[in-house]
Amino acid sequence: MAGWNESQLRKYNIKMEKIPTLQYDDPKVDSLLTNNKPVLIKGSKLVSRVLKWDLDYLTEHMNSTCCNVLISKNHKFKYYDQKKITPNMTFKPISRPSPMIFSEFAKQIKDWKKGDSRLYMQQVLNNSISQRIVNDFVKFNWDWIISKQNVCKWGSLTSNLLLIAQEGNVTPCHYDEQQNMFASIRGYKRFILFPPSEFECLYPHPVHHPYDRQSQVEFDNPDYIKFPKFKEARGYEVIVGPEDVLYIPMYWFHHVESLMHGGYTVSINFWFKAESVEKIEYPLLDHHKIVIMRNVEKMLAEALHDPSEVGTMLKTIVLGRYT
Ligand SMILES: CCC[C@@H](CC(=O)O)C(=O)C(=O)O
Ligand SMILES: [Zn+2]
Repeated sequence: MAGWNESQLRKYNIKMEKIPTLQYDDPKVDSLLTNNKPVLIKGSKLVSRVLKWDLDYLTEHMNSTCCNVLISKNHKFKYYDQKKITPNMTFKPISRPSPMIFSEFAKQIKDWKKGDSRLYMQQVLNNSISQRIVNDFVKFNWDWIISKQNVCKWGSLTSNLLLIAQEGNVTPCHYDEQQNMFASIRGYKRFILFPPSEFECLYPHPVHHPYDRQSQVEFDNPDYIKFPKFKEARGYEVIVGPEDVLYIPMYWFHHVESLMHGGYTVSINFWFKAESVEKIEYPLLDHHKIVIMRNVEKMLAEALHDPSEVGTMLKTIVLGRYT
């Protein structure tokens, strides 16, 4: 009996297939990982020794720690890069940072009522957190995750984010430039993943926009005039529950939601730099093409000294000549 049901999922008009679910010691796991294909991995015990990380336990041991908390007027927490907001830009993000001490966060979650702003804690785990949390952190199944890092020749582990979301919270569709092993500690999260080849159907913001890497499409109210190819997007869906580990390959788009009426969720991600020495081989892989497109946008903005002229020049290059 799964701990969730379909009524807890938000409804989208997207074609979706399933992501393979395998036991951690199945040899097919490594072949999917090394081919940048998503897989839900069961039984790894990656975070099994911190399943006690609930709001009460964390309040007791992170009490006065000031944590990175996002606050949103609705259920969406769309990440933006503060450094890309320029003075003459009118940028009104839906969610914004609202740092607070852990006990305040826990209290607001417990007292939350419909209509209140929503909160989402996204805190980098480092040694400034309490000693008890550090002691728990060392109990992750590091042997297993390091063996995966080695078999995939990933670069260094850059960070672990502790994610505590209210039921129903959504992280809208985006891609990251790092490999991600995503572990659930409490509750259920639904992931909709799209391979890098779906780039044309997901219309990410321009590289220089604060919403770089984030899809422009509102999944719950798509603008099919502006984004006609979204109708053709083909996704992959998976529900990640306690102790599951989902491999999210770098450059794969993902939409993530904490199931409605499922209580708050606690997750930890493990972001790794890409290949330590990725030599580009031909034919190019789909994610290489995203890297190339990003470099073209960056190089043009650099050469033009003005990101707002990049679109005009790209149109001049393409319209009537490559179309
Ligand atoms: C800030 C990271 C949020 C996470 C999605 C989620 O759990 O809401 C994600 O996108 C990732 O781990 O890459
Ligand atoms: Zn992400």
